[in-house]
Amino acid sequence: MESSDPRETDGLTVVDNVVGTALGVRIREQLLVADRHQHSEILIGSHRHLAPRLTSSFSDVPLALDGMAPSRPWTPELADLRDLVGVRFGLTFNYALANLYRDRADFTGWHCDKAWLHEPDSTIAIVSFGATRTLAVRAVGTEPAVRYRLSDSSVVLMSLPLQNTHEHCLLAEAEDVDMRLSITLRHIRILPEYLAEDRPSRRNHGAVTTERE
Ligand SMILES: O=C(O)CCC(=O)C(=O)O
Ligand SMILES: [Fe+2]
Repeated sequence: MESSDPRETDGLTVVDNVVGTALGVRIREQLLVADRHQHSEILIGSHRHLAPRLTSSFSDVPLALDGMAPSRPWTPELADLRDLVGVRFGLTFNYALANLYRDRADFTGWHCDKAWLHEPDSTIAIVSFGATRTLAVRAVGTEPAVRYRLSDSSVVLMSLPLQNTHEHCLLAEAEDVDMRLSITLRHIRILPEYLAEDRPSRRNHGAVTTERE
C-alpha cells in the first residue's frame, strides 16, 4: 500500500487512496477495457498523429473537441466518480477525458494542458486505475523532471497556472505492465463550436493537448 499522505509541489498535489473499493471495481470493469475507447489524433508541431494510447470522453452535452470522437453521456459510474472527487476537493467538473494505456509502450508525450480550454480558476483532477505508472513534470524546456508514481485510486490535482510554467508526460515503461486507465476530470468552457454535430471535427484549437516528441 502506498502512503495516503498528500504529495505536493506548487500547483500539483497527489492524494492516494481516494476511490473506494466498490466504485473502483465498477470503473475498472467498465473502462479498463480496450474496446470501450477509441483511437484519437494529436498534433505534434503542425502534424496529426494517432495518439499512442486510446481515449474516450464524457460530458453533460455531446462535445466534439479536436481529434476526438464526440463525447458520450456520463455513465452512472463516472458520474459517481465525478461527484466523489468534486465533493472531496470542493471542485466542479463537466467533462472527463479518459486515457487507456494498453501496455508499457503506450504513453502521453510532453505537453501542457490548454488552460484556456478550461473555466478560469478550475482544477484538473487525474484519477488512476489499474497499473501504477509514472507522471513526470518539469519546468517548460528544462531537465530534470520530478516523477510521481500514480497508483490505482490515486488523484492528481493540477492547477491551470501550472500549465503556463510546467509540462507533464506519462512515461512509457521499460518492463511489461498491465493496462492503466486515467480519468481526467475537467471544468471546461463550452464553446459553441464544440457542440457535436453529425460531422467529423477537424478544428485546430479544441484539442486538450498538443504533444511534443
Ligand atoms: O494519464 C495521465 O495520467 C495523464 C494524461 C494527461 O496528461 C492528459 O490527458 O492531459
Ligand atoms: Fe495532460
